[in-house]
Amino acid sequence: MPDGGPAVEVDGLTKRFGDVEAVRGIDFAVRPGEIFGFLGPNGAGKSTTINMLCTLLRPSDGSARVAGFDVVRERDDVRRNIGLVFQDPTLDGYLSGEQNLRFHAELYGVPRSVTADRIRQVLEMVNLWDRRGDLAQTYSGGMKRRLEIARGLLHSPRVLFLDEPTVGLDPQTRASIWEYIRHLQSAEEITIFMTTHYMDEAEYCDRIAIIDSGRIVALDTPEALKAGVGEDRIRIQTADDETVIAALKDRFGLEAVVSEGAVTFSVASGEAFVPRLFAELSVPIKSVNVARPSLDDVFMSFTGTTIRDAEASASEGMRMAMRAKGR
Ligand SMILES: Nc1ncnc2c1ncn2[C@@H]1O[C@H](COP(=O)(O)OP(=O)(O)OP(=O)(O)O)[C@@H](O)[C@H]1O
Repeated sequence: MPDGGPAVEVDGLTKRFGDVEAVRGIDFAVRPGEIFGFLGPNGAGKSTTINMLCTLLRPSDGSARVAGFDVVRERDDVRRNIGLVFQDPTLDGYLSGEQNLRFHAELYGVPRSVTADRIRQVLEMVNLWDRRGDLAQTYSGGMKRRLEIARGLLHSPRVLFLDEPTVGLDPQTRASIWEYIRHLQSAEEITIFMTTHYMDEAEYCDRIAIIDSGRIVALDTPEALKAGVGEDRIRIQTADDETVIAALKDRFGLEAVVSEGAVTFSVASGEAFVPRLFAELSVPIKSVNVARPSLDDVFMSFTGTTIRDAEASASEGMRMAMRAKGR
């Protein structure tokens, strides 16, 4: 990677699968040493982007450089300089943790003279040194993911790609995986490019790009994105959502939607607004919640939906397509 150059540089990157334009001309650059997150609902184009950056998929258009190398013209150089941890585990269950790493070291041409030390180093980093002799199939879900992270680091990559590194893990294990990721950033001077659809995880990233339907709709630090929303979010559960939405529009000029079972809208100062609203409404209120902007609100302000609603409608669409196919 040229000194001071970006760790990942993407320019007009596009991927089409037949009629589906999964990634629609995206641009961004990741600085060396950054934890950069790609946040978006299922189907937004996150995996397709990561697969192009890792040279597993050829872009339809545009270009990308990883660790200074072009993902199409310099594939082998890119591959030597990246580590991968994907959603689906690819460990060999019949090998021990240590054997899995040894196998990978050979595959990546890690010099024999340093292999043993390096294996010890990465296994200690993810707290698996004591369990190195056990078969990988006897590891818990969190241990397997930690072993995969260790494996992804073995050949000292410049950029580590993590595709949904904590998906399917319990909150405690997710937190501990994150501890390792943050530790890595300082210990290995590595750039981390990760995808997630967990809002709380995106908060750990130095910067995040929000991707929706193949386009980057926002890119900044989590703090700056939240500050950009500015307004508080109010959620009200009522006996008659339609009347409340109409009242908000007529009397206060506010646009509200029903999201995740509550009438949801944004105002500049929530605490001051709620008493005024209550004085005006004749509809019974079951609950009210006022919250400072979160990444959820950022997502909503750029896409008009919450990430969970977007995923629910994506899976509903898929169910309908499956049903139609089955007919
Ligand atoms: N090999 C393929 N052939 C056809 N369409 C594809 C292919 N891979 C992905 N797509 C489509 O491209 C779009 C983006 O998919 P992608 O997997 O990149 O999304 P994602 O954001 O990573 O979601 P997830 O978190 O569910 O993996 C989707 O509409 C998907 O159906």
